[in-house]
Amino acid sequence: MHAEGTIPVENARLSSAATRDESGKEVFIRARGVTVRFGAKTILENLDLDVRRGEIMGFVGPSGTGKSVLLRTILGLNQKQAGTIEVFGVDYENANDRDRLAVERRWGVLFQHGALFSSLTVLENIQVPMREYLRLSPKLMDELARLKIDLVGLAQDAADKYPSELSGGMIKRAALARALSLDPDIVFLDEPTSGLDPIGAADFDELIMTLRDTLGLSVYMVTHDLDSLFQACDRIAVLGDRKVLVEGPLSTMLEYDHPWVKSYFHGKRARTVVHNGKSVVQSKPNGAG
Ligand SMILES: Nc1ncnc2c1ncn2[C@@H]1O[C@H](COP(=O)(O)OP(=O)(O)OP(=O)(O)O)[C@@H](O)[C@H]1O
Repeated sequence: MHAEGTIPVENARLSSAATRDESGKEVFIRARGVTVRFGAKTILENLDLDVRRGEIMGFVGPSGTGKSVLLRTILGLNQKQAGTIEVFGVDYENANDRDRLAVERRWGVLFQHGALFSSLTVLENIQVPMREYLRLSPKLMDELARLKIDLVGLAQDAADKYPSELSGGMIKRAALARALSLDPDIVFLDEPTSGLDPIGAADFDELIMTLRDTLGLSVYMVTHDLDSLFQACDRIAVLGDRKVLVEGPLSTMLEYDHPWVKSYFHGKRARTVVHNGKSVVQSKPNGAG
């Protein structure tokens, strides 16, 4: 679905083949043995992770366990001290300019709090990645940005508004529209529903699921939101003890015997959920585990 003629084809293609798991599924992100330290403090140690094409993967864990650090390390914004991270089969940190560009064209990022440019309108914010990576006429950029506004369920009159004129939910949607600006294969979302009321958060989850289903979008979502984990995520990874403690579908989380995982997924806020429209899981009340 990439707009034709927007970037020289040779610059948009990766030189390496796609990575696949044992079952043949394409793996968009593969981390092996990743260690990240800040000074004497080790945040992540020998961490392994796979995120596959077309799945919504949720990342959860106690505050300060390194969820944002892992996200930033995958994006090349933090240095790691050991290990490898492949994105679309490319070792992004050590890749040549052409492969880095090709990777950047295929991912979109929604940072916590939206992080829109306050001096730009919604339309101009959505066009920032287009200006950076593509060569398009102003008219075509306007048309594409307006398509993204539709895609995320914003009214067209939001196009000319500044972030200060938007509600929290509209800011999240505008930031998502910007993350989708280049028609990415994967979006990284850092706490996308934080600060939204429950209805706004549920609507946002619904939107993410629709994008996965209609565009085949993969989603890497850091969240504390139980509803998002229960309703939107195909798989969940729990970060703890400097690594991925456990990963799998919600049913795996509910069965996993670890104090934090038990208290989180069976705690006071856990409830009867319908996961992915496929199964009904009855969680035990009041931390009964
Ligand atoms: N640039 C940095 N320099 C030094 N320490 C850092 C840096 N970035 C993060 N840290 C530390 O790494 C640890 C993990 O932080 P991180 O923000 O990844 O946690 P988190 O799991 O996302 O937490 P939360 O759920 O509260 O958002 C924290 O102790 C934080 O202080």
